[in-house]
Amino acid sequence: MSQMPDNSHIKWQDYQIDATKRAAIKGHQSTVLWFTGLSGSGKSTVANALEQALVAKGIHTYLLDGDNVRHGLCADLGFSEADRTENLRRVGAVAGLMVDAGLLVLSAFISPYRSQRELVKSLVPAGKFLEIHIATPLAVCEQRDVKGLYKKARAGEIRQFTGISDPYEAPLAADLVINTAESTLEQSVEQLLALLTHNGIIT
Ligand SMILES: Nc1ncnc2c1ncn2[C@@H]1O[C@H](COP(=O)(O)OS(=O)(=O)O)[C@@H](OP(=O)(O)O)[C@H]1O
Ligand SMILES: Nc1ncnc2c1ncn2[C@@H]1O[C@H](COP(=O)(O)OP(=O)(O)O)[C@@H](O)[C@H]1O
Repeated sequence: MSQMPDNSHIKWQDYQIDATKRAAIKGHQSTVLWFTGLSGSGKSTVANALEQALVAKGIHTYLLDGDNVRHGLCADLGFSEADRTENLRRVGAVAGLMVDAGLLVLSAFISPYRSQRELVKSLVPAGKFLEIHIATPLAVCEQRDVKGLYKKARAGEIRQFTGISDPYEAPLAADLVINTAESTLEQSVEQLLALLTHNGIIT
């Protein structure tokens, strides 16, 4: 990415309608639920099931997904550490806007480095970030090999593949840890709904 320009002369513009007023209309709080974990760990499957449960309760949601974002907003980025950081910086900025808009945002990105997840957290309004570690073991993810990518990574056809030839730094203090080799999808959704209720996001 080219160097950031000096935008220090640009000021923030204040508006009368804020996140609190939008939350009052919607009847629920906004937040980011940040799913992190290896490819095939179950981020998309769990987020998809949770979103359906939330929408059935009348919650306004949006699901940001790594594969999908990389077709548009981040189509110019690959999987080097710098490109992954830029991918997540853009997603973090978008998620922050969506939280301000009053949405309950579900985000499914590998986000392999702790520093990258800290960056995302810093881009979201304070207190509006819950980290969910989908901690399914690598051996299970590789056995599933949903997209055939692990086979390609082992064969050296995909470079810098997370868990095989690139690092994954597990969260040290996630708000919730789910191992989809041990929890059913229904149990995972129940745990997540309980977390959201406990944090006063939904009732
Ligand atoms: N080298 C390499 N490493 C990891 N993953 C790879 C790679 N190349 C392609 N893919 C596919 O891209 C999806 C991960 O994209 P993300 O945007 O979530 O990655 S990151 O957060 O920027 O690290 C990931 O999707 P999920 O399987 O849903 O996690 C893969 O399908
Ligand atoms: N208990 C479970 N919870 C979630 N996914 C599961 C579970 N058991 C098996 N799976 C399967 O694991 C795979 C996870 O893939 P996916 O959700 O695409 O992972 P990711 O988004 O992390 O790459 C899916 O094929 C899903 O059907």
